[in-house]
Amino acid sequence: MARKRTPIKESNNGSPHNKDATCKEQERSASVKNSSIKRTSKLHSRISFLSLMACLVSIFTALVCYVIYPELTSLSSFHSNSVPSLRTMIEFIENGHKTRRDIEQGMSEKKVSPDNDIYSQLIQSKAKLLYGDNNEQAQQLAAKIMRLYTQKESDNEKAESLKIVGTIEDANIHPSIQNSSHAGDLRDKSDTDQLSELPQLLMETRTENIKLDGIIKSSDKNIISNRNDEALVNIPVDMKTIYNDAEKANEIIPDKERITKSLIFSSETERGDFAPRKPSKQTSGSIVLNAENSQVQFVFDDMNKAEIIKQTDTLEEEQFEKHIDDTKTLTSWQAKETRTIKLSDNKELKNESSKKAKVKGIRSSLKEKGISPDSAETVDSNTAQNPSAPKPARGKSKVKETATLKKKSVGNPKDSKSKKISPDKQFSPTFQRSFTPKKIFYGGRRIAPVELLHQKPSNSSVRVYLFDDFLSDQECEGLMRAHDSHVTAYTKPPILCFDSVKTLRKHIRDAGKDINVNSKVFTTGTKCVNASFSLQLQSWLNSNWSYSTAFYPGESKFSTNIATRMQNAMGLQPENGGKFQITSYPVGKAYKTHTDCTLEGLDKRDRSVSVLMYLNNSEEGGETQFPELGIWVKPKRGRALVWNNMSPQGICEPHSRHAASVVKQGKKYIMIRWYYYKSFPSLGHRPSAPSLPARDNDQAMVSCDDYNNGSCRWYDEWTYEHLTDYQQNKLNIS
Ligand SMILES: O=C(O)CCC(=O)C(=O)O
Ligand SMILES: [Fe+2]
Repeated sequence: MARKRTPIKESNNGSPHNKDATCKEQERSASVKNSSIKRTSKLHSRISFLSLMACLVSIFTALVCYVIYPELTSLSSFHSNSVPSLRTMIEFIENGHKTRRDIEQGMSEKKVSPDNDIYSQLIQSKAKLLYGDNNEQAQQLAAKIMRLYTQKESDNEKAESLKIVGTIEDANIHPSIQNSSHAGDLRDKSDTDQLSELPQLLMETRTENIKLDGIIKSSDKNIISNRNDEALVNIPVDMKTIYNDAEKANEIIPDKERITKSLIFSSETERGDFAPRKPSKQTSGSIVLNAENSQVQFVFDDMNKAEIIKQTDTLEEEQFEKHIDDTKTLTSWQAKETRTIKLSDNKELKNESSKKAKVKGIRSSLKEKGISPDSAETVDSNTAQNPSAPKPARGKSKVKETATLKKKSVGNPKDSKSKKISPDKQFSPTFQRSFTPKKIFYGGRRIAPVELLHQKPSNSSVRVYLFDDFLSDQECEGLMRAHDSHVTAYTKPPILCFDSVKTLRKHIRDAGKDINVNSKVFTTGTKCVNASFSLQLQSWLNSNWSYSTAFYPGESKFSTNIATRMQNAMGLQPENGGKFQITSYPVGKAYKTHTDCTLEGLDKRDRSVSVLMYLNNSEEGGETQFPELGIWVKPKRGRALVWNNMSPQGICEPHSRHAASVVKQGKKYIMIRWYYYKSFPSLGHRPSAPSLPARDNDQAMVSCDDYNNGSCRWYDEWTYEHLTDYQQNKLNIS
């Protein structure tokens, strides 16, 4: 039996009518199927579109939240219908640190350009978030924030430029310094800002070395307290009683602030003249200016004397910080002031005992080495009679030299018995191998170091640091005036001196002159040309030199004060410091690239560290440049620049080369002090005096260094600084 076919096949083979109906049916069901598929897929695509959108929206929201959230939280605090107060706005902006920092970070990495106006976009979005679109208040707010931001932006630019310049305002270091790591210093800056908000008054009370002209009568004094030989008195400020010159007094009286300033000014005038040159008989004491109630307070050591000097010590940091928060009146400050003075006395006592301890330490160390410090004769005879006796090891120079010094003192049996050895003989050398910058508080100012990073790769040990406000405005003024008065006192044409005939020839060639010179133009035995030739040269050289005058350590209270400041802020030992040299550069003058130490020089008395202090701002030019380090510094009044010229091993570093660029406008004034690697008296002998030509008292000399590595400089003195016997050095007894 044949197998039954499948119905479809059968129907396919059936009548046409039947065939059509089946097809239609089939089509209908297919179309139903299709449309349902289409609907499903449409639904699917809608769903996926929606979920994609939701996804995008949530990503966007997340992003917006990430960027804006910190602000949102702070914004909510002033979400109201009115435009927030300026203060709230500032707080709001301050709270937006994260965003700002991110943007700034982006900017410094050059991912975001300020041209993109990213801030303005950010601000608009903040405003919209607060008030929605098309809202007048939103626009007002945006405008307000924008204004603040612009303001902030300029601060920011300043901060950026601070980074560029090594962080301190307008100290121009090579622009490539941008990414230097001075964020900390910048942050510190806000403390300084805080400081500047302290009442002016407070600053002024920290003034030191104030001298009055002695017109105040003791009968005028209103004694507040009298303790032992000290008296605290209040004196109403009447400048006429302080100044001889009533006219000047009137000129400076007008307001309280100026009173305090004028007082300082007057002291500076005195100081600038370097009192020791005109020995004074003043009594020491202290002075506190209190402009609040227009009174000047004095703490007299001796009630009968009218002239007062106050020696201010560096204020302890702790006290200072405490003081910043202190809202109390000056009276409490005065109390602290007095305490500080007392503390400093104690400090000295402490130093004394630490010195004793040090001596004790050296003595026991000598003992350990088999050297008896008390019977130095043994040391002496041992080494003298037995040349093969062990010598103290190298590198223990301190021990060795102490032993030698003890040995010397044995010559006098009296000395060894009483153990009273004269300071000169006890002196042992000190070395200034490097320097240690440190933040200090002085004269109401916070003086903080900022390292200027090398902008060119070098493996040199040279470090350069800046301290702004190291000198007060008044100090700078006084120093400049004193310098000018010394320069103008030298009325005779200077005698010109050259390091060699070669240098002289080069200067003549530079002047466009064609004359042949030989050693005969020099005054016999000296490096100076004779007076008539000096005169001729002066006009040829067109006085192309800077002017230097000097004062010496121990010469005045001011020199001691400044040396102490350097010791505290830079770790520079006073006994290694030389003279204080004030230099002025008229327009057009410069100083060629040079090192302060002698390259290839082996003399350890060389200049190890230089401290350059700018006494005025530069109008144009006059920057100090370190070409090999890519650093250049703009002169700014009160700013100190410190760097080492020698390595800690005492080798003169070529990378310390520096120059003073041409002064283009205004006059440049600096004060410089060099610290020597090894203090002088330790040598036991002095270098022989240079031969000097005969000269008049008011005749200066111009000294021209090696032509390629130096320039000419005018000096009002003819000695060499190391020929000066520093009292300071003698005092350095270990
Ligand atoms: O004036 C300056 O900037 C640099 C001065 C200097 O280097 C110097 O006197 O040795
Ligand atoms: Fe120099």
